[in-house]
Amino acid sequence: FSNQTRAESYLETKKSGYLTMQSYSSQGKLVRNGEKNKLVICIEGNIASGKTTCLEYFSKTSNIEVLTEPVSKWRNVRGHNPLGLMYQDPTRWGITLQTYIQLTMLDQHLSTTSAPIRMMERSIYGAKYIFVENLYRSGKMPEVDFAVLSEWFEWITQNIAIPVDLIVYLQSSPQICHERLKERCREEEKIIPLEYLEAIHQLYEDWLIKKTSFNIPAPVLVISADDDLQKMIHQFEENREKILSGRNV
Ligand SMILES: Nc1ncnc2c1ncn2[C@@H]1O[C@H](COP(=O)(O)OP(=O)(O)O)[C@@H](O)[C@H]1O
Ligand SMILES: Nc1ccn([C@H]2C[C@H](O)[C@@H](COP(=O)(O)O)O2)c(=O)n1
Repeated sequence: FSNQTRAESYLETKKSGYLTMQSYSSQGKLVRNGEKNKLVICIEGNIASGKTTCLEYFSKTSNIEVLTEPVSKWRNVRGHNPLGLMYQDPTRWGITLQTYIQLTMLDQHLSTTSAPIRMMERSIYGAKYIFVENLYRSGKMPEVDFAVLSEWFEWITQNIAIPVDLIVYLQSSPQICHERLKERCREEEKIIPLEYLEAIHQLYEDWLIKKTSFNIPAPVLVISADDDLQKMIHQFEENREKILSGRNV
């Protein structure tokens, strides 16, 4: 057997109905069943930049399936709250939260949809390139934890096709995010200082604007997100065509 034939026959026997090896994946990666021609748009941005609000707005459009980040899972996995634990003690619990986030984001990327357009809040890429990177660079994630998470990430992205057609970057100032975060009043986030949002902002800018840090899996459409809700809706409408066609031109 060649590698591909062996994998095909194994998966055929397993009949997972979830992932299959198919010839159209030129790199021989595992691909989602029946999702080949569907558009995937990921909304990226700082904490409280307005991603969920944006997704809620577009969820009213027919033919779009919206997937918000599964924050409720991150706050309650079998009675544990890894999000809260991470904010209390990032060095101890950063790896726990980020391992679980990586799993839940992968699950979202691979879930099947009936709609032709899927709009997701962040991505497995943003989770790694922004949040894991921030924990590591700020000295709050031990090298061994970062190495193990990186090995997992590289295995996943090298062996499973995780297509993204367009990244919409909600570019916001950290100060505005901090104000919105305080208004939202999520219990675990009450201790987040402005400096944390500034660090996340810088990583996003390096990744999606300066394009100097990591691979960008799709073209980027930048939307300025500091405006009030009325103006944001206007911007969403102005960019509707581009967003829903998965192109930034
Ligand atoms: N353009 C806006 N102007 C003022 N408040 C906003 C705006 N967009 C969102 N908010 C509010 O800010 C908070 C964070 O928004 P949210 O959409 O949950 O952000 P994210 O999903 O990026 O964390 C929420 O309380 C939301 O109602
Ligand atoms: N990889 C990630 C993703 C998110 N978080 C944290 C940041 C927030 O406290 C919360 C939800 O994010 P939001 O949707 O409000 O931007 O989860 C993280 O620590 N790591």
